[in-house]
Formats: sequence, C-alpha cells, structure tokens
Amino acid sequence: MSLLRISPSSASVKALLAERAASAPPVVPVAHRGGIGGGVFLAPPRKNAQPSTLAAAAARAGVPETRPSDGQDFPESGVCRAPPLAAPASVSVAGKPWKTADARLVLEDGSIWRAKSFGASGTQVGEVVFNTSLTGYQEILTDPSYAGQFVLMTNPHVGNTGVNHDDVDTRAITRRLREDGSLIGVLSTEESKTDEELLELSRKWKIVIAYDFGIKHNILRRLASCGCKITVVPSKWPASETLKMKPDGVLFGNGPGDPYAVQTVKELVGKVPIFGICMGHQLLGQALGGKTFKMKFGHHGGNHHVCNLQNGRVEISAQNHNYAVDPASLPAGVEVTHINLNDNSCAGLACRELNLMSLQYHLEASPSPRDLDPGNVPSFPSRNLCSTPHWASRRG
Ligand SMILES: NC(=O)CC[C@H](N)C(=O)O
Repeated sequence: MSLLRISPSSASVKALLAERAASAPPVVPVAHRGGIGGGVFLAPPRKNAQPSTLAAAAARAGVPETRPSDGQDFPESGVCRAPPLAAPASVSVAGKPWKTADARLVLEDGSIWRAKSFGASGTQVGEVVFNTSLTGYQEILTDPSYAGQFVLMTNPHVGNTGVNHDDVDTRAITRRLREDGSLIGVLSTEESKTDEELLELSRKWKIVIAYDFGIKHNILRRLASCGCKITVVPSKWPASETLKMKPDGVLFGNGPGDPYAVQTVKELVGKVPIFGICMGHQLLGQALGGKTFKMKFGHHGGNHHVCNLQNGRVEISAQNHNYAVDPASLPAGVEVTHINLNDNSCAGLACRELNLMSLQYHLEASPSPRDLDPGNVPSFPSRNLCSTPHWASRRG
C-alpha cells in the first residue's frame, strides 16, 4: 500500500477543501467499478509513492505510525493511513497487460483523489459506497444492484495478486463516507475536464427525460457521464406527464420507421429544452412545421462527412436513417446547423428561441475513438449535449 497527497489544482477547490484538509489524511484509495463500462482501479502516481513522501504526509496528518497488520486502527478509529513500506529497489509496470491513465475521483465534498486507473476510460458520476468484504470482489463488482454506484473496497488486498507497490489504501475515503454518509463522486480519466468541472458534475444533476423509441443504451451512458439523471419513458408517454417531472431537458432519440409521436413533441416545444438524435431530429423537424421525406437509399455508414455550418468543421459521423428533414420546409427561425457533405441533406437543426437542437447522426456511436467528443471540439460547445446552453440548463 502507499499514500498519495490530495493535490487541489485551483484556488477555488482549495477553498472547498479548506475546512476538511486539516483533518483529512493525505491518502488515496482504490476505487472499483465505475459505471464507465468496467472496473476501474485507481492507483497512485508512482512518484508520490516514495517512502519519504509518505512519512512527511503522515506527519502532517498527525497519523501515528502503525501498520495495518497491527489491527488496531480500523474500523474502530477509522484509521486511514498505510504504513510507509520500503519500496522495492525497482518496480516495473512495463510488463502489465493493461494501460494506465491518470484518473481523478472528485467527491461532492470537494476532495480530489488523484491516482492511476486501468480498464475503462471516460467520466462517470455515481454514489460512492464502500464494501468491507475481504473476498468475493467478482460477485460484488458484477452485482447489478450497484448500478449507478462506485464501489470502494476497504480491503486493499483484492484478488490473488497480493499487495504490491502500486496498491493503495482506500480507508481514508471510507472514513469520510462513514462520517458524512455516502457521497456523490465523479471518476474521470479525461484530462480535458478541470477539477472544477468535475466537482460541479458531482454537485449538480440535470434531470433528463428520454423518450424510448428504441433508444440506444450508449446515448444514455454518455448523458449519464455528463452528470444527467435520466428517466426513460415509453414512446407514448404524455407530454403533460413529462412537464410534471420538471426536467432540465427532454431527449427524443433514435428509433425505427417513419417518425411518429409528433404531437408529443409539439406539446413540449418551447416549454422545455429539447434535444433530438436521428429520429428525434426528424420529429423535431416535423413538430416545427417542417416535412420529412423518404430518401432514395438512406444513409447507413460509419464514415459520413458532415459539415458543422456554425464553425466550418467537418465531422466524421455514424449514420443510419432512411428519412430526412427537408430544409426548405422549415419555418423562419429554425436554423440548419449541419449538412451531410455527400448529398447536402440536413444533418442538424437548431432554434435558439425555443431551446432546441437536433442531429441526424449518432454522435454517441464513436465512429473514431473520440471524434465527436466535446473535449476535441472546444470551439463548438454545443457539440456537448450537456454544456449546450440552450439544451439542458444546469440544476443547482
Ligand atoms: N437511426 C434512427 O433513428 C432512424 C430514424 C428513422 N427510422 C429513419 O430511418 O430515418
């Protein structure tokens, strides 16, 4: 086991940490199983795992020098310090069959735990809970009852590999959770997201209602990773019921066949921010008074060039549709924001006055590794479903 200093990267985060920093032991943990699509382990950057750092950190935290094997510190006193193990003369990670990445776990109390991850990448929001089991992590990490949560194993000795130089102590976070109760956390490997942004994600949920016409799970996953709390409703869910739920935004997603449910969309337009994907885009087009038509052979492929008319950038998109919105039929005030460069058909529209936008392609489908990720298109924040100001306003 080893320790890691909490290293806030900005004054504002420092301020948030100030109340707790004095008593918070400078430790970092291992977190398992984000909702990112697999297990995530955090391990500390190796440079922070030096015995001298550990000793100094322990002294600052006022933690007595005891080893976990003493068995005196936990759980009675909620001890959270690992012993200053003598590091092996040389420890190499070169032979590991996985890639590691810098990761951060940001809790809603303002604490930031920097470490290394392996496995899935991305950003995920979830409730952090701890599990004290000594064995059986396979069953724990695959238990669907943990959906929406991060599981923090208090026992660092998980699996059959023994304790090694990269393993870390999770008990500091556990102590915090025991004192304050379960906390919402954000686990992220995305360097483009600042600490402040991650902290905001942990504190503010956006309530999204997603109509299910056959919605793709990855759309929901990507929204969840932006800090959205999503309720999926059936395709015939009345607009009046949606409005009663006071959402920050409504998503009309993909689905088979000719667009339907236009009446529901009409009843919501102008009352709540709306985002449409693929069939949702066609529905919005019709609800605004436009017309859709059946294309000769449709668009089905993973390499359709789309021009974003707002910034002139060309995006490579995944497409799957047989119908398209006729731009000439759209009323004034509705802007065509994207066109398919193969045939100049409408690939996106927006109406700022009515707080809506839509795309005729699958931005969640990752045609290239991160092609349509907002972090890669910083000049166009509306690429981000969540940061688009006219799509989903923030909820405090
Ligand atoms: N991917 C989709 O949502 C398909 C939309 C619609 N069914 C079409 O074929 O045009």
